[in-house]
Amino acid sequence: MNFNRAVIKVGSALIAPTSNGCSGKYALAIAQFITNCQHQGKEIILVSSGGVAAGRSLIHHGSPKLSVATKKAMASVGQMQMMANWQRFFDSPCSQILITQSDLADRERFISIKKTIQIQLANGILPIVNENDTVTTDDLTVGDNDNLAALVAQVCDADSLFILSDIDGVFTKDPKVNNDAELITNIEEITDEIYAMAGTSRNHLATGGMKTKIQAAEKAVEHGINTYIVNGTKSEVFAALLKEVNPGTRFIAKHDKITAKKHWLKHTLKSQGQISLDAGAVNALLHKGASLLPAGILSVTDKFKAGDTIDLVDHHSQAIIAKGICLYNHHDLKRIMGKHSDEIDGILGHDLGDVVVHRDDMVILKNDSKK
Ligand SMILES: Nc1ncnc2c1ncn2[C@@H]1O[C@H](COP(=O)(O)OP(=O)(O)O)[C@@H](O)[C@H]1O
Ligand SMILES: N[C@@H](CCC(=O)OP(=O)(O)O)C(=O)O
Repeated sequence: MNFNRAVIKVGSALIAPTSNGCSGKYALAIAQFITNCQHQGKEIILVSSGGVAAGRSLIHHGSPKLSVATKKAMASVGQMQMMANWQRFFDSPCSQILITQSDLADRERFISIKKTIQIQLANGILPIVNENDTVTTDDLTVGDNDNLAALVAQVCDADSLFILSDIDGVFTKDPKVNNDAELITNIEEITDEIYAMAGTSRNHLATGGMKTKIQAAEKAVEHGINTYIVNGTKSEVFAALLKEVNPGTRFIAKHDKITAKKHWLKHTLKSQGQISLDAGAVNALLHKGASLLPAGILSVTDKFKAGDTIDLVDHHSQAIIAKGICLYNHHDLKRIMGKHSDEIDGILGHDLGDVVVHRDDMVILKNDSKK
């Protein structure tokens, strides 16, 4: 499994194996794996659970069954312990990113998160993401880090998602209570039968068990992201991953990443506005595979937000030549259209980057669609 940018999700049992405070028992080998990947030029984003488990001993609680409010209080204090636990295994800096699934559903926040992670990766920083449990309004069992990791993999255009747990992969039934359970090494289609095999967790500080991992895999493979569920308690698993050997369960991506994203752009997202382009920009997009810069924009119609999908129109023929995700809102775009990218900061007082629509976020429609 050749990968260049991966999201690695680490479950609570690996951070706090005794369910009470953080430990380096498994985190050390995981950190070494991440460092090895980085040395090979691979980019890694870590999604780490463990806040609740790490903070458990610091919040007074009665019965083993914890209320949601108590879990949130534990998550918030445990987050500090969990981050400190990770940082001690890395010479390079780690960043803390606390988000909710609803943040990722909001286009402007989506773009903001994407940019933050992009810049951090370019600076050799390891982004460490966890759900912002304090502000979630759903039960903690709803906001789970498996599904969050699949969304994070989409935000940062990862090609692979590794879900590290305390189990070798997906079994035909829960192996912790069924001796005859068998490991499934490859899953090409996520069917109802696969979901029926996936049970819940026996760890009361974890969320979702195998079911949320299958949900995450389903989301990821649809977006062209190869997904693996592997055992993070075994150091030989990391050696296998580096040798491109599957040590657990592999879910094969449906299409390659770019095709999946462009399919999604073309067929799923509704355009919220239009931008008219000069001949130079049209040529660059159609024949050079370029991203759209502000200099080639002649006019901006309609109101749209940063992160909305827009049509790109050839001013001369009035044909819609492409569709893409616009990184600026209509108001800012009107102010920078026709300008050189160097002027953006001076005009807006902030700079979201040179590019208005990145080529990876654009699908060319081959002049087949009239305005
Ligand atoms: N079909 C299955 N295959 C593997 N594990 C399963 C299955 N059904 C239920 N499980 C349980 O899911 C657990 C992993 O989920 P969970 O405890 O939520 O992990 P994490 O904290 O890593 O997210 C395993 O320890 C296992 O008991
Ligand atoms: N945000 C929670 C994560 C809950 C969760 O998804 O746990 P897990 O099933 O172990 O990945 C925490 O930090 O404890």
